[in-house]
Amino acid sequence: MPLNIDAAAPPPNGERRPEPYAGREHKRVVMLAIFSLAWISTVLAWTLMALGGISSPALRDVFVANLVFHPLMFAAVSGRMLPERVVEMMCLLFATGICAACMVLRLYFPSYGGRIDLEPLYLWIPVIYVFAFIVAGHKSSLRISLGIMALFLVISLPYLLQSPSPRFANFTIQLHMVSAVLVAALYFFSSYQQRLQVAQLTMDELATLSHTDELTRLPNRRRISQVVGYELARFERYGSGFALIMIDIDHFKDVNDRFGHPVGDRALKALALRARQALRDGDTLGRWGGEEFVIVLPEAGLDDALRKAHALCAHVARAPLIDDLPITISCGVASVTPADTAESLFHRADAALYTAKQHGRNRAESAAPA
Ligand SMILES: Nc1nc2c(ncn2[C@@H]2O[C@H](COP(=O)(O)OP(=O)(O)OP(=O)(O)O)[C@@H](O)[C@H]2O)c(=O)[nH]1
Repeated sequence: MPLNIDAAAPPPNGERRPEPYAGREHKRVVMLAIFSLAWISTVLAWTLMALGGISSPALRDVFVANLVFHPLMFAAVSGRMLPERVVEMMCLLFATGICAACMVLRLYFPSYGGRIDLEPLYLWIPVIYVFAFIVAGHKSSLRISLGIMALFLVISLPYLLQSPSPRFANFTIQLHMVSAVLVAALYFFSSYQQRLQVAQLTMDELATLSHTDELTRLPNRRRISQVVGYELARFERYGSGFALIMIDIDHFKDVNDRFGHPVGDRALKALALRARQALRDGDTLGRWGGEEFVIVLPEAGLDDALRKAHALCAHVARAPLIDDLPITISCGVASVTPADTAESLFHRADAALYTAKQHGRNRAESAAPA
């Protein structure tokens, strides 16, 4: 079978996996920075207003609420007292509460604003919807946003029904309309993004499936071919050699004939596990097809690989793979030379495997370099 060689594909064992908690730690740091900044800007704003001799009971209440809330959240995040999700929801609730309170004060108790008009605080309302879509899931964020919109509508409705100032009534109505359009836009954007994520996941799954052997979950023939292509490219460029071990289970037909295919399948899975245990992290073990396996050993010479193959034969033969079934393997070893293509390398490993079978099985043989 022609080899599917993709020299650009990195070997599965050489990939750097992302640190599982790195993203969460980064998020925590960002949250702590935001709470600190929010607290500092509140103190600054209050100081500037005090220096300017501006007093507003409503703003003072907002400042006090901010001065208490942000350190509390800072402590909760830094001490890991609450899950981040709960903290995010509390922030959303807090922002909504502040905006709702300002709306009530502006509409029904305008004098409480003092010399400050609370109207600009309305500008924070769209931010709440954006925040809801950032912190909540696609569907819940729509429900939360609709709930917040309904709350603001209920607050402003009595005001709009009493013949209010036309300018401010117009402003309030426009605000609700902009909110509705913003929520719709955010919803469509997040559903589009979600569809993209699902498509990406499906593509990732398909890529994994196309490189994985269904029975043993090992890299399949296609993946092994890619890895060998990658190692050949490395050998050509940097001169870093590698070796192959081809493995074949001895008399596997007898196992199937005597105990049935399901037992044969279990033996294949057990062999995959046992062989994997005997390898280094950088080595790639894959199923080449049927009862044949291949190991790619980066940076290994012929002698190293042959030693490894002998050890592997002994490791498999030491104890039954499944039940009381004694199973042995034979190995053929070849290491890369400058004259090699993937085909010639596999061919030599296969020839060495044939020799091992000829010499009585449960053994390893190496092929002379090309
Ligand atoms: N259970 C099971 N058997 C498989 C699978 N793939 C291949 N086989 C069997 O593996 C056996 C291979 O037999 P042969 O090629 O004759 O070799 P062997 O009996 O192992 O003999 P030697 O290789 O000469 O030691 C056949 O019986 C195949 O049916 C599989 O996925 N599951």
